[in-house]
Amino acid sequence: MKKKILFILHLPPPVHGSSMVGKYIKDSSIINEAIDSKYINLGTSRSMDEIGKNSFQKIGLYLKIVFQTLKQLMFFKPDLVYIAFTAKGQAFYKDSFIVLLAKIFGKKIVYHLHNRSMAERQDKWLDVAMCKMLFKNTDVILLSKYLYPEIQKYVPENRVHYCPNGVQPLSGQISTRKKENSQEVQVLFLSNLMKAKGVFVLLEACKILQEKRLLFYCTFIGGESDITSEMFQKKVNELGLSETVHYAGKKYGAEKEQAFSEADIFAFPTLNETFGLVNLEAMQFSLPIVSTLEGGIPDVIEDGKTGFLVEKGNAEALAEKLEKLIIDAALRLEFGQRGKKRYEEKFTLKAFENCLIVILNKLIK
Ligand SMILES: CC(=O)N[C@H]1[C@@H](OP(=O)(O)OP(=O)(O)OC[C@H]2O[C@@H](n3ccc(=O)[nH]c3=O)[C@H](O)[C@@H]2O)O[C@H](CO)[C@@H](O)[C@@H]1O
Ligand SMILES: O=P([O-])([O-])O[C@@H]1[C@@H](O)[C@H](O)[C@@H](O)[C@H](O)[C@@H]1O
Repeated sequence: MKKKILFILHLPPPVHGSSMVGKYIKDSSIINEAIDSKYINLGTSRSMDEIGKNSFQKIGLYLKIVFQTLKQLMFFKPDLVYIAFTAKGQAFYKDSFIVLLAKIFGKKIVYHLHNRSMAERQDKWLDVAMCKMLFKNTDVILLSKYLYPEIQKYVPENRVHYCPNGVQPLSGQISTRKKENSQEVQVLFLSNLMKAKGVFVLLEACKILQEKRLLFYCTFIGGESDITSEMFQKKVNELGLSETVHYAGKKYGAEKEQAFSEADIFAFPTLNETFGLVNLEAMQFSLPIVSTLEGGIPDVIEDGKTGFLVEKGNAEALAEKLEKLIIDAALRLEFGQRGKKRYEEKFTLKAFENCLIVILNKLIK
């Protein structure tokens, strides 16, 4: 008889990294053929701008999640409870209660951590006490070895399992890249529009590049979050960047692929990250990347080989590396081709599914 896992994870909408990985797991034939699985959507926000805000609708959805969890714990009787736990903000308390239910039922628990928020929980004694309780006798799946120090205090190394993310293959709808004749180098930022993704740092870098009279254009794509389109435009106007920078809204599916295919450089100057699916998506399109030395990103991007990694928050360093790529088409091509090869070797969806199933099988054995 197949072993049973209750997956409590995020599912789109909204589209963000944790919900994309949740969808990949829910749709995985490798996982669902090997395991008797049930899925509960842990998300209570239905759009990016609802995240972190309270509403009656969210309370209703949360009560539904609590009820569904209790029902599955009582009747499905899983061998393992998998939870895409968020330690960020209020979500920490919301998710902790779900974990508590699984603990009351004596279930084996594995956390899949998509955010780095443990550090912000270390000043309050209540949070520290809760972390001790939550992580006691549990296993943890991390996206990179660079993230272990955050939970080292609570989880011994033998209970940590590493599984890098992967991304789905391209749809094949988008034909090859054009713009061989274009002189203007296209820089793309694609991620939800958040301060923590380094949006304003990239704008500062664009200002430096514009002052150097480099021929480039920077397109920002992503759902409005703690930065709205009005805030973005205000900053663009303040910096005098309206001829060089444009916010194109959020884009999914073929439209997103089209945007990647039209870009020459991918810029992702994030200030807080565990992994960054968007870097993998850029690698699928053979784009050279400028990103930051943050979280698991150095596992993904080889500094000086498939892209450049700069100190986070440093607009000058970001501009310097972007300039290197803007002025050197051969370097862009070289980095991009190596990045694509690296994606194919290490970060496909199949590689992710195979890695995760090995971990899950080990835990339910
Ligand atoms: C702050 C943090 O730690 N973030 C993590 C979070 O995802 P987080 O959502 O922050 O970031 P990611 O880049 O991983 O994922 C964003 C996803 O949303 C998609 N998108 C975004 C905007 C848009 O307009 N259209 C669109 O499709 C992107 O293409 C991507 O697939 O969980 C991911 C999965 O483990 C990790 O890789 C991230 O490091
Ligand atoms: O608001 P919500 O959908 O219930 O849950 C949110 C998640 O969808 C998101 O991935 C995470 O970053 C937030 O901190 C919060 O956990």
